[in-house]
Amino acid sequence: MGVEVLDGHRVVPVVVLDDAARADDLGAALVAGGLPVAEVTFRTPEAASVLGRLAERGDLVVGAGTVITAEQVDRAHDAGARFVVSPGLSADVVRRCQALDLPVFPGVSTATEIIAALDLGLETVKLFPAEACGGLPTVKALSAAFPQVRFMPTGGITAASAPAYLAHPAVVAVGGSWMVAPDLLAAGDWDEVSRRCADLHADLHADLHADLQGAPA
Ligand SMILES: O=C[C@H](O)COP(=O)(O)O
Ligand SMILES: CC(=O)C(=O)O
Repeated sequence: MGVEVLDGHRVVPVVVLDDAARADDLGAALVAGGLPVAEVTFRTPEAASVLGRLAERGDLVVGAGTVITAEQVDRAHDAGARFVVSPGLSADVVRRCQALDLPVFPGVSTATEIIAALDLGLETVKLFPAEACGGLPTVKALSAAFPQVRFMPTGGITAASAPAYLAHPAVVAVGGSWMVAPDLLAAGDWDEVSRRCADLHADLHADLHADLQGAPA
């Protein structure tokens, strides 16, 4: 299984949370906002516990982010991760995920890294850090050379820029933290988390509607 693990959701909230006691509130807010997906980054000591608490709810697709070692893959898998994301491409990480049948989306930002990902049997990669490495023009240039590759751009994407990325046929999803911004999590502003998730649906719907209106009959 690859990107289908996301259950059709095209925006992946990238979560940095250092308090597992808040995981349940966060999960409820994402579900209430209609975006029941979370990439829990392994950037805090509590990451595996946060992931486990979200996964055990059973109403979200939960994966692990910032996974840079095979040992972290094992911890993520044990905690219930259904996918793994990494800021870069580590053959060790990819192979451990493949051994566990865990979809893995490693970060790439160059053609050389895409070739390495293809060599490992992957066809969906993250583009990271998306905005800093050129944004949508970089997606267009890389996908022209690699039409078989699908991208999940992450890094610097906002509610305003997400729809343009998602309109590109090579983009299967985008990742971002704007709806789970650290200040919202620190303040426990779960209503605002839900509102940003729900707004995103409205924006994408409006964008699609505008495309359809403009499309030739
Ligand atoms: O490292 C950051 C994550 O990839 C999410 O990026 P972002 O905070 O720019 O949305
Ligand atoms: C940047 C990101 O998504 C990661 O650290 O895996």
